[in-house]
Amino acid sequence: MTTLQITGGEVLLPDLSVERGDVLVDTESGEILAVGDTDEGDETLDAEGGLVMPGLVNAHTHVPMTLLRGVADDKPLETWLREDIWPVEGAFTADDVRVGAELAMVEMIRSGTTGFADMYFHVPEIVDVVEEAGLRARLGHGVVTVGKDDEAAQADIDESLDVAAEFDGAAGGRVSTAYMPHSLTTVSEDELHESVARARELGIPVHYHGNETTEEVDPIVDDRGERPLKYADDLGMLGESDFLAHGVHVDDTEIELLAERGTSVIHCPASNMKLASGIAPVQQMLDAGVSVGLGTDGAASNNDLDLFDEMRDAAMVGKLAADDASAVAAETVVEMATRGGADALGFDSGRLEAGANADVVVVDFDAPHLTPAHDPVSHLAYAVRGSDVRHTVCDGELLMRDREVLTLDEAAVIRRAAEHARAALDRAT
Ligand SMILES: CSC[C@H]1O[C@@H](n2cnc3c(O)ncnc32)[C@H](O)[C@@H]1O
Ligand SMILES: [Zn+2]
Repeated sequence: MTTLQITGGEVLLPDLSVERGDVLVDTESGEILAVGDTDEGDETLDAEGGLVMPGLVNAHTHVPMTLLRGVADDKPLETWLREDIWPVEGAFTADDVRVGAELAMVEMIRSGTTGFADMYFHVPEIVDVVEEAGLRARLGHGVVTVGKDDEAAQADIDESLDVAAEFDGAAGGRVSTAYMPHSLTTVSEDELHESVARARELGIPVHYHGNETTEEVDPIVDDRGERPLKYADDLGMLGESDFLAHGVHVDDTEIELLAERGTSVIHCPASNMKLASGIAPVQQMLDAGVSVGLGTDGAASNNDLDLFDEMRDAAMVGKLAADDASAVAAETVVEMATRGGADALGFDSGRLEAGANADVVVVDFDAPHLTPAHDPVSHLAYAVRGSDVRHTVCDGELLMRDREVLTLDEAAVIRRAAEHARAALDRAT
């Protein structure tokens, strides 16, 4: 056994209290061995002046969309997808996806994210990059069948299920998978019925965009005479391990259903604000017992992958939604970005505790915008930036030390990403 002792800092404990202490990690098994007063490690990682905390979990994103950052701003979802995003994505090669994923993973490692869920295509390339970057991920191929003939639609569904079966457990167990129909309106009822049953046979979760905009919700209500999540429930898409992104336009009956079924909602506040999709009733969902994680969505609707930003947005907009300054408090968003996301994705991480995965980051508190540090949890929610992260560890492996990314060549990734983004846009226009 080889051990790493993260030493000299303050530690964020699972109850969100903060104590001076160390974290001892088994770098081979990738587990936390002890927290607090630990034995010495074979190696040490300096956390002096910093806060040692669980790595953040970005529970809904589309990593290759980093190549589309800033491509089409200031538009609503439907127009944005149909006029701008889907035409360029149609011109993406497998190599573009790889390069966009590399850029996203560099950005996530540099801003303290150690785990994420991703819906996209060319998933084998994304698996490769996760393997190299050292992150933890639940990955899936996003299925869109609207506008496709039967053969193409079936091929898309088969690819999603095949990819999920093939890569579950890849990268030494850091990769897990899910079946990912894009949404309740971009895949037909018959297709969902048949494919969700196949996902259940494989024993994998289902992840989709749900109740994101009124443009998506209203036609379902008009055509079916029932709420979208009642429809999803009838299709077997509200299992305990399932998680849906957004949940903006959910009514009381749907919130109750989510809580009863144990399905998690991934709140994406920046994307919801930027696309003017609406404001999710996060405090209401939490009060009803719904599990909520946090996601950035893709970099084209955010426009970054910094979960500290997302925590701040979630707290701010959550108060507006509830008309209550005590709603979606600092502790709540820190919980959502760590334990909440990890639980939603089925990761044994999001908390610093012996036996949990050693997904750990050190945040530098020695900075003007973090002084004085009366309340570290307040700072995590409202004042810390991704660029304050000093070290990032995932599965016991050091991915970034003193802001140097060790698993990917940051300069080369940035250069390649700029080239691929330009070429993809040129091909699409
Ligand atoms: C078929 S892979 C996933 C697909 O989702 C698109 N996408 C990105 N952001 C959103 C969003 O907020 N709502 C719905 N769909 C979104 C992405 O461009 C890919 O095509
Ligand atoms: Zn999305």
